[in-house]
Amino acid sequence: MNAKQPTIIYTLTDEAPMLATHAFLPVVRAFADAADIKVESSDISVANRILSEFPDYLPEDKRVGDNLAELGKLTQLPETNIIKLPNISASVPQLLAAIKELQEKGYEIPDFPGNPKTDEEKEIRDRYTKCLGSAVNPVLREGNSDRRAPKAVKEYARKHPHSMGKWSMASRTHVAHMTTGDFYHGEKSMTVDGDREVRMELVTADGETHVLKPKVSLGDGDVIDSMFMSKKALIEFYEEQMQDAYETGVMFSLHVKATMMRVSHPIVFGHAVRVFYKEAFAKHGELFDELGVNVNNGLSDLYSKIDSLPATKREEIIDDLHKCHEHRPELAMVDSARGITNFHSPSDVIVDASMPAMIRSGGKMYGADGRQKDTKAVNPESTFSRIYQEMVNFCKTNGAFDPTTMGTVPNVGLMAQKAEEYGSHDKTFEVPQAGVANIVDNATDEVLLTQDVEEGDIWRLCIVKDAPIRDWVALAVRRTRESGMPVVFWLDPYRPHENELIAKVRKYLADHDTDGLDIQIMSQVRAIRYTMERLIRGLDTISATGNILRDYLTDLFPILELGTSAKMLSIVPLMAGGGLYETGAGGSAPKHVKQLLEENHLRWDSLGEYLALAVSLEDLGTKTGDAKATILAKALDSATGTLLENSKGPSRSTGELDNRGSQYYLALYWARELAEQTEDKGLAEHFAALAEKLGESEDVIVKEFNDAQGQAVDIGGYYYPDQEKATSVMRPSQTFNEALLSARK
Ligand SMILES: NC(=O)C1=CN([C@@H]2O[C@H](COP(=O)(O)OP(=O)(O)OC[C@H]3O[C@@H](n4cnc5c(N)ncnc54)[C@H](OP(=O)(O)O)[C@@H]3O)[C@@H](O)[C@H]2O)C=CC1
Ligand SMILES: O=C(O)CCC(=O)C(=O)O
Ligand SMILES: [Mg+2]
Repeated sequence: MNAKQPTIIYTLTDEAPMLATHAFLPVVRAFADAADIKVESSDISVANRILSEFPDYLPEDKRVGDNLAELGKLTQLPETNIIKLPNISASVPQLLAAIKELQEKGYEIPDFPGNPKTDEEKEIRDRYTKCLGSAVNPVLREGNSDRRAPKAVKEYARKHPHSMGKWSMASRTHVAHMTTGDFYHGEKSMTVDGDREVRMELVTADGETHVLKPKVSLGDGDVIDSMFMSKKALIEFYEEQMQDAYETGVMFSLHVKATMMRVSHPIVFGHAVRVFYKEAFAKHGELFDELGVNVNNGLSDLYSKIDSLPATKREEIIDDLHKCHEHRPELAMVDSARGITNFHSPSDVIVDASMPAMIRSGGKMYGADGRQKDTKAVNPESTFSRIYQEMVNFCKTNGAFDPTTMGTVPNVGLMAQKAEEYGSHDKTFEVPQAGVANIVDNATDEVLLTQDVEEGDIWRLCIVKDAPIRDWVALAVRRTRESGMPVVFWLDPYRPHENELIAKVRKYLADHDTDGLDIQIMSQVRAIRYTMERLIRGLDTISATGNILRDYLTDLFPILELGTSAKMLSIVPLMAGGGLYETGAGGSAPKHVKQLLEENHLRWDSLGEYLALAVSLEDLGTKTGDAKATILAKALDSATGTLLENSKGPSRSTGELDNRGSQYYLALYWARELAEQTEDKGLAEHFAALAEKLGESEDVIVKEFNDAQGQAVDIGGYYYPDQEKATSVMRPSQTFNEALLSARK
């Protein structure tokens, strides 16, 4: 990076956001250029990350750099300014599809070894594992999280409320979670005194010691927890819940986060599928093992593996699977038209988005007949799922939240340096044999934490470092001071980990002037009740939470308040001084890509990106003293407000304004704001010309955008599209393209 020229690094990711960026980057460049701001791009798509793992399999001209690692290094520099769009946190089925596409494009990367046996296969598997699940965010999020609905966005939602399903007191929807044997119940935690190096080991009944993780470095003041989920308890829980749902005639849905919790939750997911179809597994289990079936990757894995069997055998299995449905509850559907259930793939239903969507729809999900129905929402881990039960009860009593009057719930999330469960993937194990699972000091052999575990239990070590906790408390104090809203730390004294955190929060709060601030600490259940009671009175409350609730709450409240979390401002003030500006809280919206490919309409709303870019420019201006950057930021903020006021966001329907048309309006309003400002004459003149050009061609440009819609398009791939094809699809208005080009210096 050229230190002299202010630079923004723009990430290129996957699916809908990646497509939107194809259209938006030329806009950003046209504006940044005038202020001498450099805009670099960095491809961190899952396809790019896969290719960067296998340079030795590729000829020189097909190799790509490890952009993510480069960006990870940059997060440690104070001048760093990154715009981060949502990316795929790949499940195994997504990874397999991406590998297949790359191989078909002539990239001779190896197959993914589902059941690695040789050392070579294990090594390949290890490399692919780096591309699985939440692999990007933990690397870039070297700071805590600040997510909120900006004022203009909130006001827009109040004036133009999205639809909300009705809640009935008679709704049968409820949340089911484990009441024993899950991570919450057996957790042990401690704050480490002094720097230590520990290992994770399992001492089995026969006295053998198996070192599962030889070395984990800990610093003074870090909080560690050893926790496990009992396989036996989980299976009993599923059996009970499936029977209950069947007997009471309520639909069954499973809500996990197999993408972000990429080691533990696929296992939790897989057990549900095996319990549901237990007779079929009892009958064909051996064959399934031979075929390498792994339903941790969804029922789709089973179906694709039995494909190679002779037709009679295959039909027998399918018949046996169908028979299981006769005494099992109806399953919530992901796509009822195509018969795709909640068990099809672990990345189809992701708890942070799926629970709020259900609550927004009056507690309903789609059944096999395409109708919306009440559901038993199964969230096995009780640690955090109780908040959803509280909200379900609240809605049953008070009715649906009203977006026109409800308050807002911004979040300050503890996230930095792979905090808590988020960073536990390389310290999570499916216990191979019953025994004692110990965290042991390598220097002294002192056992710090110990757990009795059984075969199949999921055991993990989580760490939250001291410095991020201190930074989190400081961020919460800053946000409550800036916003005038009370802040509640959602910490449960009965959970050992959070009890340690409570002590630290109290300690670090004392470092700040908290005079006149309303700061409270409450367990999750009390905190959500308190927050919701305020919410329906139109009052705002900041939630300060750990990493998992950061994820859950920043979809939950925005989806109710704004209709989507895409309209959130999402900032990560990096601890080293730089800034990571994310877009909203939502994901990469695969179904939006489907609509684009079939009908050439992209309904993805880039609003979160506009908000992120404004803060990124503002930060650049503050840090470099570049007044032009500050002017660009202010103008963009106002332009975003105008975009909302004029309702120029993308429509969901083909033939109407979509993402691309909406970007045009943003550019028009942004240019107009710059033309009208009086702080920098040169900028004003420069953008007056663009504003005029864009303004006088409004009808032509909008027509060019709308005319392009309505038929299928080809972008030359899903995970690794052809750049030229994608650009041409995403930039169909020649008039707009030429206007932007003419604005470049
Ligand atoms: N920060 C990150 O990098 C994140 C990445 N992900 C990844 O995204 C993928 C899909 O995740 P999933 O949980 O299904 O959730 P998504 O948020 O992608 O999709 C859920 C729905 O939210 C709505 N939505 C989300 N963003 C926008 C937007 N900008 N404009 C308009 N509508 C939007 C859409 O609903 P509708 O059209 O019905 O309104 C969308 O279909 C996964 O691969 C996951 O790993 C997920 C979360 C965060
Ligand atoms: O990293 C991920 O997999 C998803 C992150 C996410 O959902 C969020 O940060 O809101
Ligand atoms: Mg999320």
